[in-house]
Amino acid sequence: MAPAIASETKNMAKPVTNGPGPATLDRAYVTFLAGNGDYVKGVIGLAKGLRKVKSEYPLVVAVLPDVPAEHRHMLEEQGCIVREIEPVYPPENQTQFAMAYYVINYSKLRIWEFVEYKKMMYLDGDIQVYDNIDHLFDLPDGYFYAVMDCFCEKTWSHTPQYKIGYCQQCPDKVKWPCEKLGQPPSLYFNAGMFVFEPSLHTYQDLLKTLQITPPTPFAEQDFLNMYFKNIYRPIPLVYNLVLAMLWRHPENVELDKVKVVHYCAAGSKPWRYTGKEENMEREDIKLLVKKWWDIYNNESLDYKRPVVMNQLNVLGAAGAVNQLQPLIAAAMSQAGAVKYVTAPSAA
Ligand SMILES: O=c1ccn([C@@H]2O[C@H](COP(=O)(O)OP(=O)(O)O[C@H]3O[C@H](CO)[C@H](O)[C@H](O)[C@H]3O)[C@@H](O)[C@H]2O)c(=O)[nH]1
Ligand SMILES: O[C@H]1[C@H](O)[C@@H](O)[C@H](O)[C@@H](O)[C@H]1O
Ligand SMILES: [Mn+2]
Repeated sequence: MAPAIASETKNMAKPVTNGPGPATLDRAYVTFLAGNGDYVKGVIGLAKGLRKVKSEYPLVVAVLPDVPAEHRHMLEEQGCIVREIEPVYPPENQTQFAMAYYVINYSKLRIWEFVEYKKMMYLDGDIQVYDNIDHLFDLPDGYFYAVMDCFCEKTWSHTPQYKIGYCQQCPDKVKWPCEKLGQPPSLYFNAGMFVFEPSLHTYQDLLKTLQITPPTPFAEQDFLNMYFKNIYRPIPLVYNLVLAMLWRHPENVELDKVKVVHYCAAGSKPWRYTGKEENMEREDIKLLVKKWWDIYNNESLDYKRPVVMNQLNVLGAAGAVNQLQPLIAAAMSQAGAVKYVTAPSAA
């Protein structure tokens, strides 16, 4: 069955909002963390943001082996489920990635292996969620959902789109020159946020296909766009506001309706923000950076163990109970079924 199409936004899959239902164990958010740098702050911010909007599902963090134990511990303390993955490398060639570090992002392909979940929502570590988006898990199966990208920033300067001034966000402004270049390019998504179904078959095929696909400037984002071209369904940009939209296509953005902000523009990562780079002095950017910090610094959003854990402690006749705690806690936080209350100090 094809997903419903919203009449006001042609070509877009319309999310069904059924209201809060019982959380299921087979859904989760997933993000990706590499290295010992400061992206861990982004992931902690994201975990707290998901808690603030009362998301029903846990956050799995796929970590590369180079993420230090201390950072993994910080993530677990924030209620995340940490899963180590092996790096994935593309076949060698001379590609200039748009950003040199994009090469590690091919490792994201490992998340298709997380088949204990039927459906997952991937979010970059530089994303923040300002409204509940759990309803995206209810979109019909069998498709790949993500938000359309914008081609107007300098990172796109290697492409014909950029050179012509064509952007899929306003395809009528500068029309694609079909006579000269043939059909316009397929719709292209930003891979910082997407809804997908883990599958071992897809996982193996992704890795196999990667080995015969030369790397390109946007690394796994280009690859995923190519691989999922036929089942890609765009969703409204409120689910992944690529910041450049604010100055490139302001007519498409209603900032107060935006649910997910992607701090991907150069200089916009809140934990590195100085305000010096181009466009970073804008009032809307300053406000969005402040909103991110408000969540990151809000201690009331820190993870608290479910109250049952403390009751077990009180009952705690034996160390056996204590040994069981991490297992029960993991199951509980996966189920998302337990309300979080402040833990009284140890009984
Ligand atoms: O040192 C790093 C660098 C990146 N990351 C992780 O990798 C993600 C992707 O990196 P960026 O967010 O910096 O990349 P952009 O948003 O600029 O890039 C976009 O293009 C990339 C092409 O590789 C990816 O597709 C990415 O998901 C998409 O949003 C980060 O969010 C973070 O989760 C780290 O953990 N550590
Ligand atoms: O993946 C990239 C990245 O996020 C860039 O910062 C942005 O300019 C691009 O539009 C996007 O495709
Ligand atoms: Mn990003």
